[in-house]
Amino acid sequence: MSDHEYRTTALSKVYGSGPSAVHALRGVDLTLPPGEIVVLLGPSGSGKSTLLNILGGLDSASSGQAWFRDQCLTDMSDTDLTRYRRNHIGFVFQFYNLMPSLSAQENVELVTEIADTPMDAGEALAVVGLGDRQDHFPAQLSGGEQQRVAIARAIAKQPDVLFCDEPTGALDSATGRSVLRVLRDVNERLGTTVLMVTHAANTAAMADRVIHFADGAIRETIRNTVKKAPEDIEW
Ligand SMILES: Nc1ncnc2c1ncn2[C@@H]1O[C@H](COP(=O)(O)OP(=O)(O)OP(=O)(O)O)[C@@H](O)[C@H]1O
Repeated sequence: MSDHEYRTTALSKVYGSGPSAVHALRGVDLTLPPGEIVVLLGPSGSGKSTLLNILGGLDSASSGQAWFRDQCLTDMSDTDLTRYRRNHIGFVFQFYNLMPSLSAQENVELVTEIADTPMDAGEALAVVGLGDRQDHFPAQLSGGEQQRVAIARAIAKQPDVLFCDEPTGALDSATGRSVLRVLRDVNERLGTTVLMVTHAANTAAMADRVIHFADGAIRETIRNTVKKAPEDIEW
């Protein structure tokens, strides 16, 4: 049994080739223990989403290695990566990608119907504070509520890791805070590791670990000894 959730060595990603090649990741070495909230910060284009996509099994590396526990992601076939995503990973994106013609409960059930050990859809909605809104359609919910349905959908299959790419990017600060509170609750109540890319730098205050990216590399990693409650975060 490995003691890390993720480990990378000299992880690199180059898009394209020749003079137009883009070096999105330039040799990233990283070790992340399980159960943490990790926030990735850095300028636009610094490689945060690329790292998230490789660790989440959505993209491949050009060189170097990445492991999830004792499984080497960079050696996996597409079929194994699909299985890895299905069994271990939940995704939350900036735009909620809910089906407009389905209720909140039915949107969550899209996932619970194909997962191996799912939570009940109503229970997942209760975790995000929407237990009483399960029959509402996306158009009847605020942006923050829709994002919480998306989080319920992501956690309903009981993933080990929740990947969040700009989860509050489309939300005002009060609504954004309510979404961050839900992510903190998921981490604390279910033990889910949360990896979050954000431009909202103040979000770093609620993280166990903050990774600063610049130009495809980790510039600095900070471990917070004291974490702020999401409701106390200013932005
Ligand atoms: N599919 C792709 N094809 C070509 N270049 C890409 C592709 N995806 C990303 N890139 C480039 O790789 C670099 C890193 O992009 P990435 O999306 O990882 O940065 P980021 O830090 O997440 O940026 P942002 O904060 O704007 O989302 C950028 O220069 C980007 O243009």
